[in-house]
Amino acid sequence: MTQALSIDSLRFNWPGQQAPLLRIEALTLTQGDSLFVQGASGSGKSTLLNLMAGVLVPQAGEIRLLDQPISRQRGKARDRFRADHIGYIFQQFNLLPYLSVQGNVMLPARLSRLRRQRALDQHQTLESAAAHWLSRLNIPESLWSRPVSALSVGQQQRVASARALIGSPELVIADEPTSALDQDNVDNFMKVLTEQCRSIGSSLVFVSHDRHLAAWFDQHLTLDAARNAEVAS
Ligand SMILES: Nc1ncnc2c1ncn2[C@@H]1O[C@H](COP(=O)(O)OP(=O)(O)OP(=O)(O)O)[C@@H](O)[C@H]1O
Repeated sequence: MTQALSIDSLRFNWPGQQAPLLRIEALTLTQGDSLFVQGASGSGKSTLLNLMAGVLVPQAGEIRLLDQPISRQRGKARDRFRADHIGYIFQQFNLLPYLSVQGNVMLPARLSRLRRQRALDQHQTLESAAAHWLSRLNIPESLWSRPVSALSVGQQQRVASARALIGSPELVIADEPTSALDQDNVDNFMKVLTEQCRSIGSSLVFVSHDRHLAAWFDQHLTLDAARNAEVAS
């Protein structure tokens, strides 16, 4: 069976750090399963996501996505692989203010030929693919042509999720996406995001310092800067 993600003997430190910030001996995530990464501020959660996405390169060890060694790919090949296979939900959403809600959601399908083709195979046009995901994420149609700045924080978070899901990437990575939401919105958001990832067979890697969210996930990884990383379960 394809592994969405595997990590082997990973070591990473930022310049000037004596001991590795991250030390992960072994971790595998089967395609379709979900992983919750928790840890205190400064424990290396965002650093680990950047390693998984191939934005950072480890000093030692290997990270494989879909059985490809992203940690050893270089330049354009790595950028293309990331655009094709990873949907990323940023903590601050990173929506483009000069694009409409629908324009933001279509963006990954404009940047990746593979995701464009998958979206077109399923929905005929990119507009209807974006409409599909916006409906699934409970964004009313009256908002689809509005600028993203006209939306509430919770709505923007769901637009960012629709953008991550368009073109059905194999891996969705979410960096503290609930930190700006109140408790009711957190529960709704977790339900919708995990259901939608499951509906397209995507693996979800989700970072949060809120350990109450762990119950939504198949696997858990706890980062502890003092003792490096540990697989909790
Ligand atoms: N660009 C950088 N250059 C040098 N050191 C960095 C850099 N980014 C992060 N670090 C170091 O790595 C440590 C881990 O940072 P990281 O952002 O990965 O933690 P985090 O667990 O995501 O924290 P938070 O929950 O506060 O977002 C930080 O304490 C910092 O010292």
